[in-house]
Amino acid sequence: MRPIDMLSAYIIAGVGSLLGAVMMLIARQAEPSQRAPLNLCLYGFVILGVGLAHNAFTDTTVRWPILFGATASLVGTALIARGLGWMVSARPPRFGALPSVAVLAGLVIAAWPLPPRGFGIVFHAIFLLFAVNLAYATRHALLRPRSAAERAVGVICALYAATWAQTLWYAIDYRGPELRHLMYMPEPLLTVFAVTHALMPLAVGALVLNLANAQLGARLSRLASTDELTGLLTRRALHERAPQWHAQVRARGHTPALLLVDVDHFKNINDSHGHDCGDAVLRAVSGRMRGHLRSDALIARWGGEEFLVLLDATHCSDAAAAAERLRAAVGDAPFAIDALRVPVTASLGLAAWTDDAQFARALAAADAALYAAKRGGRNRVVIADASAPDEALSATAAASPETP
Ligand SMILES: Nc1nc2c(ncn2[C@@H]2O[C@H](COP(=O)(O)OP(=O)(O)OP(=O)(O)O)[C@@H](O)[C@H]2O)c(=O)[nH]1
Repeated sequence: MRPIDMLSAYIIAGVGSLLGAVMMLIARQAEPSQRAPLNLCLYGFVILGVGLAHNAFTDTTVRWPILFGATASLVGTALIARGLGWMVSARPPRFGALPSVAVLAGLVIAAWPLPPRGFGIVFHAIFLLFAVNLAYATRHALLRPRSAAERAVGVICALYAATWAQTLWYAIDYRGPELRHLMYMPEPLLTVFAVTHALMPLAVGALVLNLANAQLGARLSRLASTDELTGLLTRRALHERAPQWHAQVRARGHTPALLLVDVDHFKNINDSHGHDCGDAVLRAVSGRMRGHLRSDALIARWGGEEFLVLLDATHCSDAAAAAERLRAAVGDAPFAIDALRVPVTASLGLAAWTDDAQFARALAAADAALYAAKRGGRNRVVIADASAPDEALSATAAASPETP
């Protein structure tokens, strides 16, 4: 097999970098909310690619082309490391890219008049610094990978840093007069250098795509499971979580209960004060209910002004007490909406959900109980009779006069 030369190494790495830039464009389309960090990576890959291509086709016996190529590669790597770190930590970097570029420029100017060895040491030390920075930004891929592919990315980024440690070592060891000999290294190290530098942009690109994909998935699932107006679970999310929640409550030996809460005469609030006020009331009712429920309760917006609560009760009477607390929380004090004080009450239907498979049956029982609460005068809790959930409903808990 023919050994790889420095020119090929730079060409391979340059092409890899430009492919990395293309991957950033794809990721930007897939997850527009990550535009800012992806842009940093994109500019980084383009600048790195330009630096590497320049290195491939330039005369490396004079200082300024080396300086240009190396500086471009450094700035590129710095931007990629920052963009990647931003995506991994979901926080913008503490300092913008500008201070890094300023520090780099200062170091480059300081290195300019040095003899080849000193010049090489400064440059390769800076490269090593940024390569370690990049490896640090991808450390989770190496230390806590979620897949073999992610581990491969971590290994490649660690190898990338190792190759700069290697070239720094060459620079420290170098005694000759020519700059271009600084990067000379024997086979097979040169092949490892070339392949690692070609793979780094692709590996980082794949990792960023993966991160963008995971963040998009998490955002979609948050959107699908959260009601936009109240921030409570959606009906669909509650359906999905209910079986596991039920199994956990049963495993604790407790009684799972279903509570339907419906705001009374909500149409009147909309008609009297406007739809925006109605929305504000729904938000405030949700907030009050959330504040009066234990954290292990699940609460969803079930319909327009209807909510479903899943209660973990040690006993049926606990569920009834919790339901009464909720009724009082909503109905005992009017809601302050802008300059208005809006009195609100709610009717509640409670049913035990004992049988593992019978969510629909328990829901029907709670619904029937809620209907009875409405019929009975509203602002009250009605408990479905466990012995005959479809028909008979037991006595109600506290009731106060119906709101007008
Ligand atoms: N502001 C606002 N109103 C909503 C929303 N969703 C549903 N509604 C309104 O809620 C009202 C529900 O009215 P009804 O079903 O007649 O119930 P109600 O007036 O509460 O009467 P009872 O339930 O019998 O006490 C309708 O006017 C809907 O337009 C919402 O997201 N925001």
